Amino acid sequence: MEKGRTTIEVGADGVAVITIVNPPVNSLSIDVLYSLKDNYEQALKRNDVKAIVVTGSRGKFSGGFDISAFSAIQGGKIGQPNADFISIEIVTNTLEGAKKPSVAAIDGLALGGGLEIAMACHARISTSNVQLGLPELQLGVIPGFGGTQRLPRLVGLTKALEMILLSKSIKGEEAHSLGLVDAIVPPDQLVITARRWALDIVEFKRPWIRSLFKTDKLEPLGEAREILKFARAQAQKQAANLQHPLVCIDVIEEGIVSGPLAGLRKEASSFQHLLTSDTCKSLVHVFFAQRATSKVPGITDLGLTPRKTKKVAILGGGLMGSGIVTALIMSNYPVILKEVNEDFLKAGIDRIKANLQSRVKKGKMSDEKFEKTLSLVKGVLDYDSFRDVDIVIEAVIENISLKQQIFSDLEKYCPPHCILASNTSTIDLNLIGEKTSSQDRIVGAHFFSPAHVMPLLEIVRTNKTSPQVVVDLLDVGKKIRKTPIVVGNCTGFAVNRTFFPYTQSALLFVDRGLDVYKIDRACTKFGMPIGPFRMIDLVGFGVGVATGMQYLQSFPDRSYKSVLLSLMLEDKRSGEAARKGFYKYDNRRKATVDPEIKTYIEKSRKMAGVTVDPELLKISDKEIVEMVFLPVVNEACRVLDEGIAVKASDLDIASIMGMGFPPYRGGIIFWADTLGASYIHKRLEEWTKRYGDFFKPCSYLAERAAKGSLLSASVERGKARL
Ligand SMILES: C[C@H](O)CC(=O)SCCNC(=O)CCNC(=O)[C@H](O)C(C)(C)COP(=O)(O)OP(=O)(O)OC[C@H]1O[C@@H](n2cnc3c(N)ncnc32)[C@H](O)[C@@H]1OP(=O)(O)O
Repeated sequence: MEKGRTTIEVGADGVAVITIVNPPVNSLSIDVLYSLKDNYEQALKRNDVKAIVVTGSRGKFSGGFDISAFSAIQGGKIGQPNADFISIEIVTNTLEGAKKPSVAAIDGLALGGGLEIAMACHARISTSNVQLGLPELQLGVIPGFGGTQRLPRLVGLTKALEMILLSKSIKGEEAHSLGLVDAIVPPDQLVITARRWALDIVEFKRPWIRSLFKTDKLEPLGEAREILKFARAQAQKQAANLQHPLVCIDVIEEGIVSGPLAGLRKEASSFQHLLTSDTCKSLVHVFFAQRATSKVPGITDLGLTPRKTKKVAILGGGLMGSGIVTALIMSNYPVILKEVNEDFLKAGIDRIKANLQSRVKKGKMSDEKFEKTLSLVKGVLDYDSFRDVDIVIEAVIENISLKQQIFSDLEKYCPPHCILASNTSTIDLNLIGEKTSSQDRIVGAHFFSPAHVMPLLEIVRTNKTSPQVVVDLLDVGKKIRKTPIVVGNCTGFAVNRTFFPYTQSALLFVDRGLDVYKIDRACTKFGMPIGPFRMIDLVGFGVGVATGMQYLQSFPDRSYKSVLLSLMLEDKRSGEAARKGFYKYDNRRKATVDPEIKTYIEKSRKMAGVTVDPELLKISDKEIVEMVFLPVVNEACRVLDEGIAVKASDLDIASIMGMGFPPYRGGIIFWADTLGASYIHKRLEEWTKRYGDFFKPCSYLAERAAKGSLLSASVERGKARL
């Protein structure tokens, strides 16, 4: 079946308008690209055509090459596209090299291949609200239709590197000031202006520019080499495990040193090569997994429309509560913040102010917007103004009886349609709502700290929560720019529960003789932003001990009873806030190793009644990573088996957005599948024999290991809890 096309319409003015039609974002499938070529050839042949305008249907130029074709190529379902042919034959020879001029009329977005086609045109007209960029590196590839050559020639090397290496898109005004677009016009003037512009080129009233051969914006060779050298160092510093940013810099350099045609050839072959790399496979998986989180079987397929949320109330202005308020007001929701006394209320509002001020300082918010945003919060000490709220999110301390009291109060003071949400990170929602008769509107809205920055929102539904409530929260989540995952109810829900073995396993191996700092280093080398011990320092030992107790109660068979944290806590080594935990911290919170922790470790080891395992002193970083992450995979399998998470890809996204798991490894389950269920099972069995039941593989893992099937393959529905 044909996947997208282009249309051609020739006007009385002699301009052929070629329109890309492939909803929803007019992506460039192979069919679209060939149809573009055909229509171009037709326009070039026809005597009634003097010039060409290229545009996209329904207000979008193009979202770039069809990413679903990436997966199809990687899965061997379709052959590799001939990048050389598309980039050189179609984009360069047919479009840019044409004997008739082309103008791109850009509205909405021109990303990746979309912008590359626009750059091959001889001028570009856009609206002010467009999004222009080359985000290919986010997918593990490089621009493949000439972007590495044309963008530096249009905007200069420094800006082009920033846009490509950081996948940063720009808006119309900036693009205009950089010279990437030639004029900005209102949407209703777009095609008309582009037509006129194209005819002006024919009539020599405007220049006929081939971007590929422009040189005026390029820095002189010596300077260009210095800029590229700096870019290489930065790319390596930012993600030492990634090759494709370096390949991209090499390709850009080739064009500058050996000329744009050599650059195009190197670009095409590198693109083709990277397309089947593990990094690209992982990142393409993440792209689709992220979009799949809001498709929840049995909820979003019921045809429900989200109800309008006009007002939200937050209970508790602590770190989490103030972060949630910040996230909501930044997306223009009016919010009531309730606290128990004036002092706490002031502290909460001050935190919100500080959150917003940090945006002002970074130039991301104007002073005027700051005032306007802050005015959306109203601080209160009672429930009087809760009569017309649509959603309440409770964010008080993790105390069951306090939360139960709050939920009974909420039932009295809020309107009957109001959603009653809790931001608890561990407590069973059925317990929280036990003293109410509103179970159908009780739901978890679990944000991650800092709530106004972290992109993940875990929406927890019990077996009584109504689908409408989930649909409403999904809508609010999207509006405040979070990626929501909908999960079932249990201790720790999906994200914290999946990851509790991460620190537990690290603590177990420290008792057995592995070095704290070696574990952290192995994890950061693997791609985690911080290792488990640095993470405990950041979260604070108090929270670490309390949540450890909860897991011990809920999952006694597989919780490791380390006393190390309690021992250190007794000596007020409570983490980064106290400037002393597993690391020492200076005034600027820079962490350094601390040999003093040895004493606590020896004591902990003694109390655990275990001895140092000499084998552990010789192991590689790769093995360390497996030792801390395979127990996480094991728990993730239980979470899937019990239906707490609906699909494996949700856990991939949760691990990336909630825990900092490297996206270029595709997420926890995707990564596990690259190792294979049977290998994971074998390793866990070995460690069970050596170190105990903490590592015991669950039945889900055992079954898949025996069958040789993927851990990500879907669970039989009968078993799932959701
Ligand atoms: C050779 C070339 O150099 C290589 C390339 O061009 S690689 C591609 C480069 N382009 C990109 O990376 C852009 C990727 N897309 C995006 O960033 C965003 O989707 C967007 C900004 C275009 C739109 O965002 P938004 O409005 O929030 O909608 P979003 O939900 O993301 O996407 C809408 C739908 O379009 C699909 N889509 C978006 N871009 C796509 C693409 N390039 N190919 C195929 N499908 C795409 C999404 O999967 C989604 O499908 P669904 O509704 O079935 O889930």
